[in-house]
Amino acid sequence: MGHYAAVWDHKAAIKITKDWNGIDQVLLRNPHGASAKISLHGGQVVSWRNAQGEELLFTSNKATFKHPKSMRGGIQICYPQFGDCGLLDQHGFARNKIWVIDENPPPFNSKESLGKSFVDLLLKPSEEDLKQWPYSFELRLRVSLALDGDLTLISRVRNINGKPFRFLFAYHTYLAVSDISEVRVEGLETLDYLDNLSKRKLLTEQGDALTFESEMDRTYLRSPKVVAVLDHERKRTYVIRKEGLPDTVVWNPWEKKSKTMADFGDDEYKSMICVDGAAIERPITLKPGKEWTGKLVLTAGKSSFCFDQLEALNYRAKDSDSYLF
Ligand SMILES: O=P(O)(O)OC[C@H]1O[C@H](O)[C@H](O)[C@@H](O)[C@@H]1O
Repeated sequence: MGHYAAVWDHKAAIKITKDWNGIDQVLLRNPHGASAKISLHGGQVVSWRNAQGEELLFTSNKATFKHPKSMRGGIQICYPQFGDCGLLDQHGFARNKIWVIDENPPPFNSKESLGKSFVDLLLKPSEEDLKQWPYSFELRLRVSLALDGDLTLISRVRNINGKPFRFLFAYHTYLAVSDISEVRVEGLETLDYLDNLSKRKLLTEQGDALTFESEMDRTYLRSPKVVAVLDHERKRTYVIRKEGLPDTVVWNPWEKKSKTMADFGDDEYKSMICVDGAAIERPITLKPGKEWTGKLVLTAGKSSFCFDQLEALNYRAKDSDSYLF
């Protein structure tokens, strides 16, 4: 425990292990027993546990851990495309690539790493990738675990290309829940959304919190910085905070679609919900030499959370770019 004391030595709090394919994965720990595991395959967070050792992210029992296919669950990085709106494979190539660890990460803003164990992963296009998507970039993902167990993901995309390029981005986040019928998502009331089940038709959410009784696949537009997922049965609330990511995708495949997915159990739709901080409706345009940042902070706590608290968090986050991080 000594190395957690006065000055946080982030290198001492991380450990590199291998997955089934011999690909490195990084284990982050905090002194209270919380942990997170990030795979170099896809830069995917494959596990996030609280101090009690409970897994907070969903992973399918039928997930395949076979490179280059991404694993069903955790937090996937969707870049530079989301879904099938583009010429690339579904959700872009970042989730299928092998990333590398940056052994000497830049300091950035001290709030990002102070008191946290963190790792920086990098993705740069290979010659082969450039044939598919001819824009040179560097994608840096910093994943950090705070003393209170919060998990933060910060992605920076830098244009090292001679001309501007456009991209979409999402943190495709599979949260573990006890029973989807007992889950409520708060913060998306009255927003416009694209219904991905009806050719991205533009619709408007009603006044009530979101509940689930059938397949859902929606992109909520210009959503607030803070959204909450309440799991009544487990008495747990996830708070999702985001910056630089205007949209929120909510997905549950429900029964019929689950049966069509080879790497997903028939009943597993009951124990997951995807709520993704994303930039989808308006592609990000990045000029040469410029950098874009998209941040996500996940908190998992006891269900004492109420709508007024969410309102207050959003009110405070509204005019401040640095409030959340
Ligand atoms: O099966 P995948 O390619 O991982 O995609 C899983 C899901 O991701 C997102 O939630 C999309 O909105 C859905 O349309 C898609 O079905």
